[in-house]
Amino acid sequence: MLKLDKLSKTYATGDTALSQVSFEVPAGQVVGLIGPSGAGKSTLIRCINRLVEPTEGTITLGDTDLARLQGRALRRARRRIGMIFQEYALVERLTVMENVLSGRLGYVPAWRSFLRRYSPEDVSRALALLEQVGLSQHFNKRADALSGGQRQRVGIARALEQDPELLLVDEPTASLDPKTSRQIMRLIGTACRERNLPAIINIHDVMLAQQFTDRIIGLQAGKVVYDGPPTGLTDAVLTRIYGDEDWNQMRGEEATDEAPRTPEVDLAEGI
Ligand SMILES: Nc1ncnc2c1ncn2[C@@H]1O[C@H](COP(=O)(O)OP(=O)(O)OP(=O)(O)O)[C@@H](O)[C@H]1O
Repeated sequence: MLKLDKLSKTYATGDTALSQVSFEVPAGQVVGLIGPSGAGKSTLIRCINRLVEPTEGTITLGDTDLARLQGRALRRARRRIGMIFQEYALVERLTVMENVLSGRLGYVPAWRSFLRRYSPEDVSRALALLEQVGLSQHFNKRADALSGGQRQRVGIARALEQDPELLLVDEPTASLDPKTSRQIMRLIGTACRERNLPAIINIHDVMLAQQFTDRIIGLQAGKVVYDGPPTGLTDAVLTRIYGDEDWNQMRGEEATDEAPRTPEVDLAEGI
């Protein structure tokens, strides 16, 4: 279980990105984190994996307060957190299998990781994960030969290879077309439920969040303004999260946008 208690972050610039955020994510629950640009979603994810230093509050994973850890203890705690990224963060010139196995790097001694030697257990776990994400026959392909959806499947397998206690997922579908996005969200949800793994997914697509998560947390200007079931996202709640103008604009786009989204389109739309 993950528990945030009064988590706050004010950057050196004086921007308060998170203000007294508290919630718990029980084992196996998949949470969709939504909110407008600048609401603090990335800051929240980055505080949990400590890429950003929280200003105040606690972040408890199991019995450990992640917010207080330094040095080796922090590195050890990070092994317990699987990350899935929008741009996949694969090593392009390595094979699918090697990318998945790199999820074990935090566990193997330095000399073995340098030689990229993994135990037979690590290898059989990786093979099973590749089977689960539907990439067994591509295990020996280089990452740069894969499609976006296949890359994200490798990203998922790599995070699971770590055998994490928590999954943090940052915009997993932002570079994918709608059909692949649904497949990826379904895969993440199934993997979490099977392993009783809690997950937080930072996702800008409200419809996908509604369809594939167990619970929605809505952030607005660094504060939790909605925490409840996906079915509770009424127009009034969405207006509270996004503001009137943005929500109506987003709804219009959802109704008409049949074309696959590309990063360029997202960029142009400022999403
Ligand atoms: N490194 C930083 N230094 C100063 N301010 C920052 C930094 N990173 C984020 N902020 C500010 O913190 C607030 C929250 O930003 P954050 O990136 O967490 O929002 P977000 O909800 O993830 O937005 P988006 O959906 O656009 O990625 C914003 O006001 C932003 O300008």
